[in-house]
Amino acid sequence: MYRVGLPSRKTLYQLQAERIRRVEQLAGERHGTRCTVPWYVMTSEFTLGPTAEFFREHDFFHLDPANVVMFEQRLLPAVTFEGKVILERKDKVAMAPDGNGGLYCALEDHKILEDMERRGVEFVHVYCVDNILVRLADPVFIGFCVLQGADCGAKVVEKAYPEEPVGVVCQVDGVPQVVEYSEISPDTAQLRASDGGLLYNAGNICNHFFTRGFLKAVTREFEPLLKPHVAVKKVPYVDEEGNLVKPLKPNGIKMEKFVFDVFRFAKNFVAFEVLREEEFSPLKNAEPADRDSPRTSRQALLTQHYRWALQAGARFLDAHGAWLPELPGLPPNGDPPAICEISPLVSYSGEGLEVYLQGREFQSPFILDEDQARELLQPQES
Ligand SMILES: CC(=O)N[C@H]1[C@@H](OP(=O)(O)O)O[C@H](CO)[C@@H](O)[C@@H]1O
Repeated sequence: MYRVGLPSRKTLYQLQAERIRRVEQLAGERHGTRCTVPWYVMTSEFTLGPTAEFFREHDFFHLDPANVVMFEQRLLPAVTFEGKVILERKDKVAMAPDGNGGLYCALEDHKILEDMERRGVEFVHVYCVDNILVRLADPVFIGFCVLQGADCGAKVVEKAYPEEPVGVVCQVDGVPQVVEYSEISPDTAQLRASDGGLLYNAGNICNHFFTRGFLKAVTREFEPLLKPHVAVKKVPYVDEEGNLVKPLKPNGIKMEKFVFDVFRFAKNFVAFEVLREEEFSPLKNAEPADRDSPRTSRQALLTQHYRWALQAGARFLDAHGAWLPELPGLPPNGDPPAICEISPLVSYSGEGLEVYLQGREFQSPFILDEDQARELLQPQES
């Protein structure tokens, strides 16, 4: 629901909804038939109401509401270091969502796999909502996993630096796993391979592939084997006089299951490496953080779109009519030389832009939405 300050003022959910619409359209064109990608949104008790309201207010971003299914994950009690429950009010135990691995109980609780079966869904793409560049239902990733006969897969990017807060996809005693950033020792995270790169460099971007059959086996058989991870947190509580206390230091433990802890049950697990600048820029911190903030995610998206536009043959002019830098001159971080935002309804991953942009000059800021795209297809006045 968050806006990162794009010229179009789109939220992360809107970008995601539009990517689904575009991928449905591309699939429809390819197969000559109407294609639907149902969207399942897992929320917690705290976020279900506001999320559903937000989608309704925005008319489900023109998706068919019947194809957007929201369901709630469970909560677990927060406990003190001694394992006692914490009271959030005199009459209420403090509870917290059960982590993204709560997915599997929630699938069972809300009969989501049965819903998928009814719709004929065989393959599932699971992702974290915070990544502005996420390619929902990415045909390349899904196609790769299907062709490999995988039951479970993960997209990875090369880890940027040893302390980066991403899990690493690896094998532990020959079994595929993710070792989370909160659980890897600093020494292990620093280890180098013979080529000088990080030994554990496959960064998890929380983009997973599962077959419905695998998810069924997980919900039936493996879920009870998932062990909760503990996170030490500040949990507000009522003291003996009944006053609400907001602790300054961590005073309790929240228990969370991790979505990737099912990888070890896969019969055929695959990892798929992608380019960070094309697919990963998570929003985790408020301004003015240096990393993973609204600013850095906005810059990642706009730099990507600037790159796509140049690759499609566009050129950009500054306010004085001078040409702005081309691809090799692009800085890796920071603002792109010109603002160019391309609607996901026009292009999902950079495809099909030449018809609009080839050999043309644009002034910043430039927004290529569906209206602008139609206009660019009109015959030019000479
Ligand atoms: C339990 C879980 O899925 N953790 C993921 C998830 O971390 P969070 O800090 O929970 O957002 O997203 C990261 C990528 O943004 C990924 O590297 C990490 O492994």
